[in-house]
Amino acid sequence: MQNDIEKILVSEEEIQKRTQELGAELSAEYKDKNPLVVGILKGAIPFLSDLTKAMDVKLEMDFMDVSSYGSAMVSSGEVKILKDLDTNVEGRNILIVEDIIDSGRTLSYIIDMFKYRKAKSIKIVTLLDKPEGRVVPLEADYVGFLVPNEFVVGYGLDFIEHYRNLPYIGVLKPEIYE
Ligand SMILES: O=P(O)(O)OC[C@H]1O[C@H](OP(=O)(O)OP(=O)(O)O)[C@H](O)[C@@H]1O
Ligand code: HPA
Repeated sequence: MQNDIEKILVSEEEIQKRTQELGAELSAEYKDKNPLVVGILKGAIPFLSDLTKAMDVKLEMDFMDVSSYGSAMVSSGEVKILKDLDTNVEGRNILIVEDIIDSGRTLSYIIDMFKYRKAKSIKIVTLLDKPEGRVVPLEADYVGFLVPNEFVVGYGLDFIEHYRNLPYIGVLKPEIYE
């Protein structure tokens, strides 16, 4: 699998260090607020796992699965809920955890839904932000790393369901797409 990687954009060490920093910031922000940490399946799983272990606060976790990517690399523009939360978000402090914000469509849809459901506060933490990919305006409250306008894999991010288990963020060799 590692043979398929052309270059590493964010190393395992960099991810781990930044995750500890974000965890400390979020611990201060959410002290005594009993946040509902919402992971967006499947990509957010590795980041959510490490990030919440770096947060020294009482919190709850729940997960949503939405799909917006019609083919492997092109956003379809349409967001569908595949699995909804089990938790009522009304009056809750919500922290959404994402692996990447690209077009912004996925989170924009989810945020509108949480506002409609009367969440008390909604914040976003994303491991990666790809600002050049934006189609709808959206900013995260906490960002791990900015990435260029390239398709990236690893640490949750997939290409046709593979490479999520890489411990770093990388770019695939061109022949993998052939
Ligand atoms: O800002 P956007 O252009 O909406 O892209 C970001 C979303 O796309 C990916 O999810 P995907 O739908 O591929 O599901 P996955 O996490 O299961 O791979 C990623 O995990 C984000 O949720
Ligand atoms: O660059 C990406 N890689 C993997 N999945 C994604 N979903 C949105 N952008 C990306």
